[in-house]
Amino acid sequence: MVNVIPKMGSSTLHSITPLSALMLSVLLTALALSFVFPLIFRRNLEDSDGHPIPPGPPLRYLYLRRRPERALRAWSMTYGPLFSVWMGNQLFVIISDVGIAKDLLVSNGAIFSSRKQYFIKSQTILRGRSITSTAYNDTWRQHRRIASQLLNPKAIQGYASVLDYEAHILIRSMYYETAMGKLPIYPAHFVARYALNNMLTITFATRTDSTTDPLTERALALAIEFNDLTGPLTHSVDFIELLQYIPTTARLRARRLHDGIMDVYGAMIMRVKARMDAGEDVPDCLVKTLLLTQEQEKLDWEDMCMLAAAFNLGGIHSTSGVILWFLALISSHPEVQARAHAELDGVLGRDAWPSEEDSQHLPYIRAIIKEVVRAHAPFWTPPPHFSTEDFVYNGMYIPKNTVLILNLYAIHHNEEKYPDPFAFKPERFLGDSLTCAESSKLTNPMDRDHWAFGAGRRICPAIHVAERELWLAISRLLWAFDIRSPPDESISLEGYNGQSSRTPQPYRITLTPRHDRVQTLLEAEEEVTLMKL
Ligand code: HEM
Repeated sequence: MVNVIPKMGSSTLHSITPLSALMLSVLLTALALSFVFPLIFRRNLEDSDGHPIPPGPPLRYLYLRRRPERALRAWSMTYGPLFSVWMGNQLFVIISDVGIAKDLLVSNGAIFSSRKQYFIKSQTILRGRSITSTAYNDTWRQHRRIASQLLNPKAIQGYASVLDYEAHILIRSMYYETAMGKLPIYPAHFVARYALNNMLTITFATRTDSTTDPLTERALALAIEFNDLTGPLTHSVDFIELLQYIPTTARLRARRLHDGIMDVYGAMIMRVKARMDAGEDVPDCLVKTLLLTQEQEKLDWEDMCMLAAAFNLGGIHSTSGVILWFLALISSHPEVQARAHAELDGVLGRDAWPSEEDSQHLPYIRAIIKEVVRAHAPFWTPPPHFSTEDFVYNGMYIPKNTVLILNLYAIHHNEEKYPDPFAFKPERFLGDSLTCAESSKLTNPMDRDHWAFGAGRRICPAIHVAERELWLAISRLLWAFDIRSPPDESISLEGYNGQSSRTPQPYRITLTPRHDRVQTLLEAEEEVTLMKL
């Protein structure tokens, strides 16, 4: 017994141990894979009737940060005009066809008009406010109604002279900065200040007369940081809830940005209040409306700061971005510029530059603006919509709480709608006499000019103001200058800055006055400070 038992034990040990070790490792691997697989591979959901979610890439992604629009366009070619992609635990459905965009975002707007409460953008920076990040609820309706009072076409007439004046100052400041056309300049700061001043006027009934004013710098810096932090596909922390407990740099930057917004815009609201308390007849502006209706509308301090911030965060780099893309494009298309100059000279001559009313008589300039916005929309991945009910579309299941992205880069480069889509061809819009706002209401989605302002109930509420800003700046730049890139300096149209709204990377241009009337006209107006900021 004494001899046998150890022998049996040792033979068992020698024959069974490797087997059990193998089985154990197989089991452990299977267990690990059962945890890891769902993290790596897509989940193919079905509804109770067996409708599958739209097809899409087999892997899950943590983020898409570098040129996400290219991946979305490439996937749309592989998986079709309605495909799905998993970002961490979040299902995204990507719309790359205008008919589908209309069916879902417009015709079924009651289901597809909410916003995902992104951890970085909605929860940390904007705290569910600022219109753009508010879920589809009564607060959104109320805040959007208040904002629309300042952004509708009738309201815009009230400050039309200010928009006109700011366009004058834009051209004038660039003219002097170039030493009357002799030196190249970086246009970005001037253009951003133009957009900022328009927003300061509408929001706070004020403007800034300096390009280096500390407040201008701070407001612009906040807007840049906002663009950098709020891409809809940028942060893994937005798609994997567990990461929200880790103190990441993105979370820290988002908290700082929230505090910065509250500080800067809070201080600016208090200045308007001080003016009103001192008996000044402050012109109509968003903050005046907020202060006068605060009790009746039950707005708390954070609502007020975030509403004031909405116009500046949403309205500076979107508009200035388009003007910068215009300058970049036009400087490398002399034939387009020559045709624009010929139209301006033929219709207006050289004694007066374009005003808002002239837009109907200058179809080629209008076409240039539409083409810039098509070819270089500031948002390639616009603020996504979010579904609030299960829905089946063409046999495909879109569950409640799905994020929907309008794949603007693919839509704006659709061969059928825009032949030769990567070429800059303003003439494709000749014959389109509608404004973007009018065009967005057309019944046939294929007839719409472009989709840069979004779609449905969340469509950009500032579409009228933005169009007017673009018209005044671009038509006057063309009237006044011959626009070129400096010799031996090419302007890149490839890269860009910003994860949500995109602006071109810094470049220089030369602005040579086209005739003597430029100086006479520009000297007619002195820059004023309506209020010391
Ligand atoms: C060329 C200029 C502009 C472009 C291309 C643009 C584009 C957009 C887009 C694509 C959206 C999302 C629409 C959607 O969800 O379907 C949007 C929303 C918004 N935009 Fe603009 N925008 C521009 C200028 C402005 C300006 C000047 C302001 C400031 C007054 C502004 C304020 C907003 C706000 C507050 C929203 C959120 C609307 C909501 O969620 O209900 N935008 N914009």
